[in-house]
Amino acid sequence: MDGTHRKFLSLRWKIFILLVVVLVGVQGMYAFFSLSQLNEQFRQQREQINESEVARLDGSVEASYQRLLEAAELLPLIDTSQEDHYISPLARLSQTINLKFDAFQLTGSVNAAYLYDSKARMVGFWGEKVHISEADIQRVFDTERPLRKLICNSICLRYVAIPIQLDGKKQGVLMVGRFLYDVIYEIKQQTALDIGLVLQAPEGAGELGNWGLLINSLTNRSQNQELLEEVSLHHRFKPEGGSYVLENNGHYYEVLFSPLKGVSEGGAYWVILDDISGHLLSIRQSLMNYLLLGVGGILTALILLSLLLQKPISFFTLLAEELSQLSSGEFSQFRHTLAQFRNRDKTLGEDERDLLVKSAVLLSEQLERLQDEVDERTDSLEKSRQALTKERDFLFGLLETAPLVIITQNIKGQLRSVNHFGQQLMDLDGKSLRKANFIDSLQREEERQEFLSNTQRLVEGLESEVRTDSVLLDGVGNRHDLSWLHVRLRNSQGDEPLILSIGMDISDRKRAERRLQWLANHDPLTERPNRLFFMSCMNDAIEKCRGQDSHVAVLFIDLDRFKEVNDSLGHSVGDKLLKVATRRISDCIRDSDLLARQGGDEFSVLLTSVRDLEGAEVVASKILQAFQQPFWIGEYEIVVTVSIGISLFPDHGADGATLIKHADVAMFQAKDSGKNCYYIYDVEKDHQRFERFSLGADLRKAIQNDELLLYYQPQVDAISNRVVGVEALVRWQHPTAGLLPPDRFIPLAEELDLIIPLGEWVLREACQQMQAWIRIGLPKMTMAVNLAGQQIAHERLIKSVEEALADSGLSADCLELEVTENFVIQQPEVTVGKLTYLRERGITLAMDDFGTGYSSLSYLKKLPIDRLKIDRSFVKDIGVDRGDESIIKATLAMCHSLGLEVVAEGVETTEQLNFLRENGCQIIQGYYFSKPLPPEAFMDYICSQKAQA
Ligand SMILES: Nc1nc2c(ncn2[C@@H]2O[C@H](COP(=O)(O)O[C@H]3[C@@H](O)[C@H](n4cnc5c(=O)[nH]c(N)nc54)O[C@@H]3COP(=O)(O)O)[C@@H](O)[C@H]2O)c(=O)[nH]1
Repeated sequence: MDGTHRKFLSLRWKIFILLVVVLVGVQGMYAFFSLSQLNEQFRQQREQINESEVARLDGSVEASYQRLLEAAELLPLIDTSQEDHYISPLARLSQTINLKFDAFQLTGSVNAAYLYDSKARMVGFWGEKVHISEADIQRVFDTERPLRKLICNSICLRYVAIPIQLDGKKQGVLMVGRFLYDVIYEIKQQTALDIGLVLQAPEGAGELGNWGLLINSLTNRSQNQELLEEVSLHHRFKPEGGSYVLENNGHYYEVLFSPLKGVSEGGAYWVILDDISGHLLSIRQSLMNYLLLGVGGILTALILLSLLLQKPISFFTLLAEELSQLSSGEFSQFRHTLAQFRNRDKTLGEDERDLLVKSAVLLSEQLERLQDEVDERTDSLEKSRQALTKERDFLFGLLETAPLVIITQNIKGQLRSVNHFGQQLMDLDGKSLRKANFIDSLQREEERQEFLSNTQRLVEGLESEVRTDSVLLDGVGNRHDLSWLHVRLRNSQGDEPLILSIGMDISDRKRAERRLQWLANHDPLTERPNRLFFMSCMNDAIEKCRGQDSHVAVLFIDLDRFKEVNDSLGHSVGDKLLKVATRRISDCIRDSDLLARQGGDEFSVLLTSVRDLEGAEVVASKILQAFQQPFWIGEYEIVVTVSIGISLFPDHGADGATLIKHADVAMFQAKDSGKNCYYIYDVEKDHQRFERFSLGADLRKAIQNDELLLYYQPQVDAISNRVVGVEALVRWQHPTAGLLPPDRFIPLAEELDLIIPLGEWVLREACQQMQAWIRIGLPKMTMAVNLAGQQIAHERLIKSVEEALADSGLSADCLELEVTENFVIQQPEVTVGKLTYLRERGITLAMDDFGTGYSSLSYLKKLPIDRLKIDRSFVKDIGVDRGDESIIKATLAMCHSLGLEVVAEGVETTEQLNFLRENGCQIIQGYYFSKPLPPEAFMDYICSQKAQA
């Protein structure tokens, strides 16, 4: 629909109008042709009539010549003066003509007569005088052949000239002439037509002014002259003659002008006037009849057609209305409606309407199928569109939000598009984007050349993708490391080849890489070079002075008691201490020297500019001195000294690794020598150290290899001598060194952080052994297990004790835990809570090595302990050192007052035993009763004791 309102004109009316037009047209044409035919017939008829009339006139003229000839021949014969022989024959003839001419004229047979002699001289003339050529007369005389002529000058005269023979002799020529009136009257009488003769008049003399004609004669002149004048007024003169029709007083006349034939001089026309009104009326009447018949026919045809088309048109109208249902998709309704058309009467058989109904039904079914398909496809298209929209939005969102620079550019680097992230990074806006060139963002000329060569290769298809890295400075000058992927964009032939470049900002990664690279060579805490870097620098320095008389010294520095600081004050304090310590060391060396952190609390210094060992010693002394001052880390005042090992190239090693190893060994030697000092590498001590190191390595495997053993030393009641307890003491059955006592490996285990697994093994083993003994009937006693300081501090203490009891099934009151005096008193905040819990759990707690540390008797009452073990060093002096005896006595007295049991360890002699018994010591442990025994031996011991009892 074009939206313009169109006037509706029903098919019925269209057919009606068409039929009317066609029928009227046909009828009109028929009438036109009929009229034309009638006119033509009339014209032909008129032509025939006119021709016959003119022919009749011409025939009459021709016939009149014969009569003139007869008259001319007759005249000489009528000689009325034959007796007068004195006058010439011609004169006699002339007299005769004189006498008779009037009679001739009256009869109308001659209107003029001329007589000529032999010389063509006119002898006499009668009637109208017209000019006759002398030559013609002479020729008639000479040739003796008659001459006839028609001349129309001021009047039309036909004449005949004949030679005359008088008295037997050729005497002259006689001419007789006559006007044409007789012809006109003769024909008029025959035909009842009005006839006239008009002459070509001299210039300006015509009656028919416009035509220059003069009416010579005309029948019914009073009426007809007017007609001729009207013709000459309204029509053009045709010299060849013609007919004209004019209307006068309700009558139609045809006026024919036909040239008079045979005129020798001048010109004349026949005029024939005929009233043709009747003929024309008849033609009109015929035409009217045609038209009336036609109109009647048309009306009849229209009525019949209307009746005939009534039903089909109603059918089409209805069908047309119903077809609109198709457009609104009411296909079923449409078919239902069409069913009524099918059911109409078909006595006359089916016709086009049935075909139309069938076609419409088929069409509706096809349309319905098409509609269904269209709906289906529309649905699917809508889904596809939505999916595409989603995908497009996703891609667009991705392009715009992804932290990627996504640009398109031509092979010269001229940018065609840049996503939002890229615009921000490259500091571009809509304006500058059009002028921007990717190449300008590249920092180095080589990068630019490489880019151009790469794009060329991409365009030529030599590469499918190219990856490059570049550095980009953004609008504020920040550096961005970008990793680019360049691919060629597929485009239509003839389009400008474009490159899609996707740049990922890998600044963070690059930073991380740089950081990692830095970290590979540096210690992040102190920001000093690490072991690796140190080693590399050291090797370089060694290479430099190799073969020359110069030295390179290495100082290996370890903070003394740093571990304690770390464990007691926490790692954050430890870290700060390391930083400050780094600065202190750094202040003691030159810029040309190198300070590195080896790890933990170990540092190394490379001295490249020392002349000899003394130079290195000077630096070491300075460092030692620097650490004499306490450190203030927050609120803590910490005293940390250092132990320094020194090695010298080439004296103590030919390469960096050896030098550092030997400096490390020397540092341990310094530690072993009491710390807070430096030590120059000593081969001898190194060997001892190596052994120790080797033992440490073996100890790591000892627990897994089941090389540890427990020996058991009885604890005996001082009064009853009954075994009331047993202490588990660990031994190591070393594969090559034999059975090693704990003093050989417990400190090493503490140092190598192996004391936790070792202590847990002892705890488990002791509990299981005790439970086993109880099961086989040994008397109930406590199993004492030593806890190292690190074990007490360790978070797993409670759990491991609970597990040992649970796994073994040992009752808590059969377990005694010995804790060292020093550790408990130094770190009460770490120990007291745990110990209180264990004690409340029913476990006996004993304080070991009492008297060796900073024992504060007053402090004892605050600690959750049940027993106190007097150290062997006091016991051994009983009977030797009164002082120690006093201490033992005081300790016993105090323990009694605090309700603590006292165990004296290391009792070897009777004197010692008695002293202790006398002073109230409840439990005795020592070689006096038994050395620590393997489990079987201990059982034997118990059994033998039982037997004795
Ligand atoms: N953390 C742990 N420490 C343990 C463990 N096992 C032992 N130790 C500690 O090792 C130190 C040495 O022990 P050891 O060589 O076993 O010596 C013990 C006894 O053999 C010894 N002793 C006992 N009576 C006498 C004696 O009359 N004379 C003499 N010369 N020595 C004697 O004393 C040690 C027991 O001391 P104590 O533990 O203080 O009761 C030692 O300090 C053990 O603590 C372990 O498993 N874990």
